Amino acid sequence: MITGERMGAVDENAAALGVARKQLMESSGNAIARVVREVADPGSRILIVAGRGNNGGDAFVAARFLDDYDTTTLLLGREDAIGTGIARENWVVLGEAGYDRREVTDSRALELPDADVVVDAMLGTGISGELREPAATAAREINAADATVVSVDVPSGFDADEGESADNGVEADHVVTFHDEKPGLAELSAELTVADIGIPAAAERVLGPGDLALARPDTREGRAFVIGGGPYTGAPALAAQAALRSGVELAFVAAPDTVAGEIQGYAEDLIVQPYDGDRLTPDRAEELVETAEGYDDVVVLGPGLGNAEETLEGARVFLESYTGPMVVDADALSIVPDVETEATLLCTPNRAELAEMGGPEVTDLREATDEIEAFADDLGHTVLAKGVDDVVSDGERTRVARVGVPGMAVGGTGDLLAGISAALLEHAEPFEAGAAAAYVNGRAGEVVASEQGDESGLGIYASDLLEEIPRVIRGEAGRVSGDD
Ligand SMILES: NC(=O)C1=CN([C@@H]2O[C@H](COP(=O)(O)OP(=O)(O)OC[C@H]3O[C@@H](n4cnc5c(N)ncnc54)[C@H](O)[C@@H]3O)[C@@H](O)[C@H]2O)[C@@H](O)CC1
Ligand SMILES: [K+]
Repeated sequence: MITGERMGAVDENAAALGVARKQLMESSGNAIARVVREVADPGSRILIVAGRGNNGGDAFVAARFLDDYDTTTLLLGREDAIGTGIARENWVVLGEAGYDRREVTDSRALELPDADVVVDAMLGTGISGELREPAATAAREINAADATVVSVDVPSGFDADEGESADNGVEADHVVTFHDEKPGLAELSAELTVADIGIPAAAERVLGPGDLALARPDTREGRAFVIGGGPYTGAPALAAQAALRSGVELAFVAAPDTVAGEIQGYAEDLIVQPYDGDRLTPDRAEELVETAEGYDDVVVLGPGLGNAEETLEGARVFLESYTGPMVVDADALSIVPDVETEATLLCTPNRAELAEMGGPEVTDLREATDEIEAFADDLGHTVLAKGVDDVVSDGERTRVARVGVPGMAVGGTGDLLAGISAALLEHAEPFEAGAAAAYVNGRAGEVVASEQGDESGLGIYASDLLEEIPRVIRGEAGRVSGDD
């Protein structure tokens, strides 16, 4: 089962892996033609009614696979109104190669030629609202015609995510959908074919630019609240700066007053909020919950906190009473398995922390994806396990990041990941945010390594990555992971 939004992401990942959208369109058109052959007697009349998007483009391809029938292709609109380059190219081919193709430019004059089979390719997943003209008139005529109706991807007017049809939508006898079943299609009485169009499994499983698109911030928004520092000072500073570079408006660091000045000294862009003492304690944690809840912050709990008993007790107090979204990292992770929390957690353990939490003990996370999925399921929270290859799972879905360079084993890259994750949690659920953050962090490492002239990145600093994060998030440094 796949939603329209996720389908777009998988499609983008496939393109980054080298399977261009036009190739997928060719497979889709082929699949449509196969179903038409199943329902059409030899020599029968086939009418393709196409819209101006890629749904129509799929059907232009189908026309080429149906030359042995009496096939006519109608475009609802003019050639120059076709919305995408690949659909237009496939329309132009039909003209160049002498197929029977016609533009319908006046819906009042729309009269469908008689046909035995109608291919409904007016609207696919790009639909919004009731059908507008000329599609509305065409749908009425298709529904009134005495022909078998084969719909491309979805019946035109049908919202396959919600399972709802526009009042004036097409009534299909057959639906040929692509790659995977869509949530709403089961509601229909039409016969359903799910066609494999050659999207590589890695486009679903391995993180790519499509996964980033599902969590990409479109506005600068939100506040990150990093609770960290005490024995260490660099970690909270890196996490908070990474959150700022990933789109939050403000990044706060709540830290013991013994180290607050030092943390502020690293970066004037951070708002450091000192509290009394030299480490986090349960009393302080209670106050911090109030602050975080009051401002709807996304919290990062853990960077540089250390593992003093009092501090871990403070982390427990925080987790027990905070109810918002948060990233849990570093020493605070050890508390998560035995705490009841209403907070929405994204846990970011390294391999050692994962094992300590009760997860699998492995050197190669990629070989433990099933165990990590089962562990996330038991834990009841999303887990982003970081290693050479990162693995993210919410207990039902699991993806692998194959971006990054060996030099990212340097200290601090995990703190960046926590900060990026926090910023993306402003825009997406933990699974999508964690997946996108792993991709962004790895890509930033690749870009820095390449700029420094050493592809393995053996001399990079975690802080070198900060400046690259915005460009990676915007997608200007896009490259799918796993294409090597
Ligand atoms: N991975 C993918 O996403 C793939 C998608 N493919 C095809 O691409 C389709 C989606 O293509 P597009 O995004 O171009 O969108 P569509 O082809 O579904 O429709 C877009 C067009 O419909 C118009 N429109 C929107 N709402 C309307 C309404 N209520 N009344 C009348 N016109 C309306 C828009 O202005 C636009 O011109 C899929 O359904 C599928 O058939 C395939 O080529 C295979 C791969
Ligand atoms: K359709």
